[in-house]
Amino acid sequence: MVSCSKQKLRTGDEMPVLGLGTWKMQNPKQVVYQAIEAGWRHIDCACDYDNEIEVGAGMRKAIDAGVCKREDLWVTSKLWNTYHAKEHVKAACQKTLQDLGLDYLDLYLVHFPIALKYVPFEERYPPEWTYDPASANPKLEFADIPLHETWQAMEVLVEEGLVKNIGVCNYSAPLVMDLMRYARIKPAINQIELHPKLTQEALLDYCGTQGLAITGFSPFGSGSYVELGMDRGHKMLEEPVLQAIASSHGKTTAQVLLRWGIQRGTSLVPKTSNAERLKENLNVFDFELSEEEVANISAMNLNVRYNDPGEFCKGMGGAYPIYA
Ligand SMILES: NC(=O)C1=CN([C@@H]2O[C@H](COP(=O)(O)OP(=O)(O)OC[C@H]3O[C@@H](n4cnc5c(N)ncnc54)[C@H](OP(=O)(O)O)[C@@H]3O)[C@@H](O)[C@H]2O)C=CC1
Ligand SMILES: O=C1CO[C@H](CO)[C@@H](O)[C@@H]1O
Repeated sequence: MVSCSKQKLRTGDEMPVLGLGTWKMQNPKQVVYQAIEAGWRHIDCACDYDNEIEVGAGMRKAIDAGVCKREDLWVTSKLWNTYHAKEHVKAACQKTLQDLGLDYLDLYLVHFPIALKYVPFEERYPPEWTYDPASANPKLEFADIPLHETWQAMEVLVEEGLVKNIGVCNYSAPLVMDLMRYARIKPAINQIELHPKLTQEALLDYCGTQGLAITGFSPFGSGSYVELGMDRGHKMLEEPVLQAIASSHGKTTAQVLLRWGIQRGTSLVPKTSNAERLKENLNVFDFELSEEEVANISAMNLNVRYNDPGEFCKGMGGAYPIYA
C-alpha cells in the first residue's frame, strides 16, 4: 500500500501529493476554507485565475479559526506570461503575496514558457492572454524576453526569501534540458497536463533523470475546458475502463484517476468547488491499483491535450496548436 502522501522535492521539502486546483473555482473563500477543514493542505493558485484575494481569504479564515497554521499549508502560485522581464518578476510575486495575504510562497512556477508584452497592474490585472481584449480583433503580443532571464529573476526570489521553491509549468523536454544547463537554482517541479488521455511517459522519465518532480494538472481531463467549449468528445469520468476498475475497488472514477497519478509518482492538483467532492477527492489513500490496472489506464493514452494556448488564442494571432 502506498501510504506516503508527500512528494519529496530536490530541496528536501515535502509537498502534499494532492493540491486543490483553484482555476474557475466558485466561491473560492468558502471552498478553500472547507477544503482546509476537510484536510487539504496544498492549494494551487495563480495570478491568472483572478481569485487570489478570495483564495487567500479562505486560507486566512482557516488559520484564524485554528484549523491549521501557515506552515502546515503548501501554497503554490504562478508567474504570469506578461511579467517575464527581470524587472517585473519580483513585483508580480509581491502582488501575488499581497493578494494571498502571505509573506512567502512554498512554490512559485513560471506559468508558461511564453513571454507576452507587459501590461501594468493598474491597467489590467490579471492581463490574461491578449494584449488588447477590448478591441474588435484582440491579439497576442509576444515579448523578446529569453527564458533564462526570467529564470534568473526567479532565483533571486528564493535568495530573498519570498519563495521557498521555484519551478516551471508546461515545459517540454528540450526546454527542461536547456533550463538545467543555465539554472543556478535547479527547478523543483514541472507542472504539466496529465491524465489517461495524455500520459506523457517520456517527459516524466526525462524529468525524473534530472531530479525534477512532476505535478499533473487537469487530472480529470475535462471539466473546466469543456465549460470553455473545448470538448474533445470524451467524458473521462465516464470511461468504461475506469468505471470497471472503480467499481471493483468500491471507489469512484475520480478517485481511480487520482490514485493512478499518485502511483505514477506524480503529485496532482484536481479542482472542485463542491464540498462533497472535496472529501471524495482526498479519500484515495486506503486502496491501491494493481500494476495491471495502472497499465490498462495508461493504455487509454491518445495524446489529447486541453491546455494548448494556441487554441485559447485561436483567431487572436496565436499559432494553433503550439504544442503539436
Ligand atoms: N499550470 C497550468 O498551466 C495549469 C494548471 N491547472 C491547475 O490544475 C487544476 C485542475 O485542473 P482543471 O483543468 O481545473 O480540471 P480538473 O481535471 O481538476 O477537473 C475539474 C472538473 O472536474 C469536476 N470534478 C472535480 N472532482 C470531481 C469528482 N470527484 N467527480 C466528478 N467531477 C469532479 C469539477 O467540477 P466541480 O467543481 O463542480 O466538482 C470540474 O468540472 C486547476 O484548477 C489549476 O489549479 C490547470 C490548467 C493549466
Ligand atoms: O492555468 C490555466 C489553465 O489554462 C489556461 C489556458 O491556457 C490558463 O490561462 C490558465 O492560467
